[in-house]
Amino acid sequence: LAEGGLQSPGSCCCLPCRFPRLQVFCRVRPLVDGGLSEHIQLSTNDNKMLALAKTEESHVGRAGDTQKSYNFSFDRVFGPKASQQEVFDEISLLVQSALDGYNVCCFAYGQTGSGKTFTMEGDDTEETMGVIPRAVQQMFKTAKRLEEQGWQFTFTASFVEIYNETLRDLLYTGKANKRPEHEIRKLANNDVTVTNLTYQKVCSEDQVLNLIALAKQNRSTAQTNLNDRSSRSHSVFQLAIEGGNAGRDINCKSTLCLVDLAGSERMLKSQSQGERFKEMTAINSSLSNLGIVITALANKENYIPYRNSKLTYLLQGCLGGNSKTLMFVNISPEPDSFGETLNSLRFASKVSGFLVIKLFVLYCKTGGGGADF
Ligand SMILES: Nc1ncnc2c1ncn2[C@@H]1O[C@H](COP(=O)(O)OP(=O)(O)OP(=O)(O)O)[C@@H](O)[C@H]1O
Repeated sequence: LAEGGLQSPGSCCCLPCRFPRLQVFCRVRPLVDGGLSEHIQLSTNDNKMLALAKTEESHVGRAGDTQKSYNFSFDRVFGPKASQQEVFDEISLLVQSALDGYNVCCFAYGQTGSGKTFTMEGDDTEETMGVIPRAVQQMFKTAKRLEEQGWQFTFTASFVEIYNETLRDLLYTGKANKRPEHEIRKLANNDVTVTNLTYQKVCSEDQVLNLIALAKQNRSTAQTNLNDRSSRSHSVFQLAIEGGNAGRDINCKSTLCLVDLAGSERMLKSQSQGERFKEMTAINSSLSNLGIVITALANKENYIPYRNSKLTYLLQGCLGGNSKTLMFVNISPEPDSFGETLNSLRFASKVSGFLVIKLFVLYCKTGGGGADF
């Protein structure tokens, strides 16, 4: 599209080589006073590198202290000063490829309070709005432009929360005591659908912004002082796109999927007990299954365990086959988050590492050129 022409699904000549199937971006949240802790070191001339440094105390006095540094490399690293616009600029072409018929999935992964919701939803102003409203804005703008070339698009939005492996419709407007239950179903044509879920046809940016506000409200009513539920649930916004160009006899169908994952902190730190233990078990299991699914897809394994968690089952259509995936790993800069930050960066590197290995194998197989992932 950037080159000015829409292609039928999968036939675009420029996008597949420009975007690998999986990209990982790291975003560092600013400290409350706006700065950055010393233990997170960003390179001034390489926006793909980040190091986490720690001084390990010596048992024989301060003179023997050692600096331990953990180096990471991602497709892009955003420092604490990166604006919402700068972040979106880096993913806008990927988002746009959903109009080309590619399924696109974008996750925010990280510990509670690391900036996942800020990245995905953001705040209400033009400057602070996040990936979801910006993506939708771009979709409608581009679809409008393409109307001049004979394209007609329909958009259908849904917004679902997964809490303790149970689905909840975030666009529900009925009585609280009449909330229906939901099941994920795979249809004969391989589409994944959710029973009793609100699928809302949308044709303007404002309509979607209203749905996002409704989802926020639905989420906060389920939350009590004792239960900061949004941190412990995944929220999945999906925009199903159907496009057609009667003059050229082309149709395409795809889904843009934007996911704010539950906080990734480990079980030990939160000293979980009772309900909290159940929540943490569900989160850890679905996040690790997400890693397993992404890895299995990158390795082109025959069996992909989508059904091991509600999250991957729901996202099945957006993760496999003709799809492009981007993961944000959001990290907190506070020194006491060091352990969780290291953990998040290791998870993200592991996920992206398989891509690097695969690219290297392809590179070797093709004699060092022409590998198109
Ligand atoms: N890049 C940023 N610039 C300015 N403020 C930010 C940024 N990232 C996050 N914040 C602020 O930090 C706080 C925590 O961020 P946020 O709620 O997005 O975290 P989270 O990872 O979604 O947490 P949870 O898992 O609880 O949902 C919020 O007040 C948010 O506005």
